[in-house]
Amino acid sequence: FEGPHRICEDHVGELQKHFTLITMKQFLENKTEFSQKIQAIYIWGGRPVIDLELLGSLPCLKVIASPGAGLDHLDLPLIASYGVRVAHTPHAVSTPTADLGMALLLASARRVVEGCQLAISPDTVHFPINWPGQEVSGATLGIIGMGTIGYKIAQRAKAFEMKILYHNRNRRRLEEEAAVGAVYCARLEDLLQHSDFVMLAASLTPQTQGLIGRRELQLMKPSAVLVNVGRGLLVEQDALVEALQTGVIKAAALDVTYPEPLPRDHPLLKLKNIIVTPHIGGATHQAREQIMRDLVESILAALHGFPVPNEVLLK
Ligand SMILES: O=C(O)C(=O)CO
Repeated sequence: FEGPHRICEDHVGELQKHFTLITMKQFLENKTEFSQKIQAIYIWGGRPVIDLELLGSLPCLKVIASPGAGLDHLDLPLIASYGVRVAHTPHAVSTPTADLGMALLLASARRVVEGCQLAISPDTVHFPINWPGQEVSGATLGIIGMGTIGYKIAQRAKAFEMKILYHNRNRRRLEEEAAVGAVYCARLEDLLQHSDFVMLAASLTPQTQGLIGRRELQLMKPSAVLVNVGRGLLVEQDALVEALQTGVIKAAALDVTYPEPLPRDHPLLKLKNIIVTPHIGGATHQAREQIMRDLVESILAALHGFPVPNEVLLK
């Protein structure tokens, strides 16, 4: 793995119970010795980059363990061509990511971050009499990407009495739709035009990259809020900046951007109608522990030639 500076202490501890750990730095310093020994790679934050050179130098490599759900940092066909398996942990992060999606939605609707800044500012003398927040009950939430995370967001939104539309590659079963009161929009345009909140919970693929661009933003209501807990590249960021600056949409709340973090002088960070969090969708103690349990299980299974739990299979 990339090295202790990039990895939580508890991850190292849990991994050390089962495996001998070699950091990327140690590997690079002594390639000849370690290249014959490494059987698994643990990725954190997209590092180390798994490329031809690395794969070619590790003849004993059996599995790549990637915490979280997203796989956009991996060249899956390349990895498969080396006979190496990939395991991730989509279940461990789905609940906290759905929670964060709702947290961002509510924070944006009630302008929590702006309110907090005002409440703690040394310049504040009086609290505002009118604080123009928005209630989410009765509002329409459009969820783009109705996988496990999207569906959990729908369950939460139902509890907040929101109306739910969704757009997804595949339609969910009728019972699943009925359980959360979700209405399928085959056309993304329909969802965008009718939603008060648009939630991006899709994975990043060549098909979804830039899914929300200038045209899509213009289809949204001027009062609408865009929330993104998927990947930054789902949105054309320059178009989003322009839409937020010119009132094409009301606000955005983003857990993901590109790059991460944004350069400190990025125009998105200068806007008032934005909330940005540091990619913390899966960042809870519970998820961290579950991720490690899942990955240790997957790595051990791969090393012993057993079926690998949460294995990523090429479609
Ligand atoms: O699981 C993932 O891929 C995440 O990015 C969680 O935020």
